Amino acid sequence: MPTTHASAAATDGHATIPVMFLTGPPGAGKSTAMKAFRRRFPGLVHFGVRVFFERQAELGTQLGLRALELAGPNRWWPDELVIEGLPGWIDENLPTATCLIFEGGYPRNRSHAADLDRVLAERGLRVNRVVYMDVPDDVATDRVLNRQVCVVCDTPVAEAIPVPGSACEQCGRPLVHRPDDNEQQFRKRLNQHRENAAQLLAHYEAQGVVVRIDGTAPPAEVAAALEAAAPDTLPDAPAERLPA
Ligand SMILES: Nc1ncnc2c1ncn2[C@@H]1O[C@H](COP(=O)(O)OP(=O)(O)O)[C@@H](O)[C@H]1O
Repeated sequence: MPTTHASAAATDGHATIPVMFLTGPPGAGKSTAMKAFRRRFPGLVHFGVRVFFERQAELGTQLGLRALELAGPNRWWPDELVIEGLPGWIDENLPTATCLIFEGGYPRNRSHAADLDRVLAERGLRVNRVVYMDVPDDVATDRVLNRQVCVVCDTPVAEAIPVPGSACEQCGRPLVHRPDDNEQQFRKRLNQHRENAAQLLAHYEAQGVVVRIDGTAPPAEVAAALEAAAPDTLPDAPAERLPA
C-alpha cells in the first residue's frame, strides 16, 4: 500500500499533505459518509464543486460572479471554471489543512484527473488515495429519488422524508429535492458516471491508490470503511494543533 508523509517538506518549502478523493455513482452515499469523515478529521479540507462556487458567489469574487452567470439549470459548471478556481482553493487551504479531499462533482473523468494531477504536482502534491464507493443501480436510484438536500451546502438529510419546515443541520438553510434528482435525468447521470468511472479508476489503479468500499452497508459501517481506506498518515487534528 502506498504511504504518505503528512509532515514531510515539499520541494517548494510548504508541508506536503495527503490528498484523496471519494467517488462513486450518484446516490452511493458519498456526501453522507463525508459528513461523518469530516467530523472525525476536522483538519481535512473538502472541495465540492457546488459548495465551492456558492462560497465564491457569496464572497462576491470575480470567479463567483462568473459562476453565477454560467451556472447551468442544475448548477453544473463548465470544467474550465473549475480548473480556474482549483489552484487558488488549494493555495488558500494548504497552509492549515491536514488533508485535501475531493468529493462532489470533481474529478469525474480521465481529463479532470490529468488536470488535477498537474495542479497538485506543481505544488509537490499527488493523489494518495481514491476511494470508490459503489452501490447497485437500483439502490442508487431508490435513494436519489427520495433524497432531500440543503439548498446551499448540499448536505443530504438522513431521513428520506424530513419533518415539514425542517432546515439543514449544518447551515440552517432550507431543504430541497434537487430538480435533477428525477428518474430520467438520474438515469443519464448514472450511465455517464459508469462510463467515466471506468477510465478514471484505470488511471489511478495504475498508480496503486484505489480502494473500493461497499456503499450498501448501514451508514455507520460505510463511515468506518471510509476511515479505514484513508491514507495511513491522515492526522486527526487540525494543522495548527499539531506539534511543529
Ligand atoms: N449507507 C446508507 N444507507 C441508506 N441510505 C443512505 C446511506 N447513505 C446515504 N443514504 C441516503 O441516500 C441518499 C443519497 O445519499 P448521498 O450521501 O446524498 O449520496 P451521494 O452523495 O453519493 O450522491 C440520501 O437520502 C441519504 O440519506
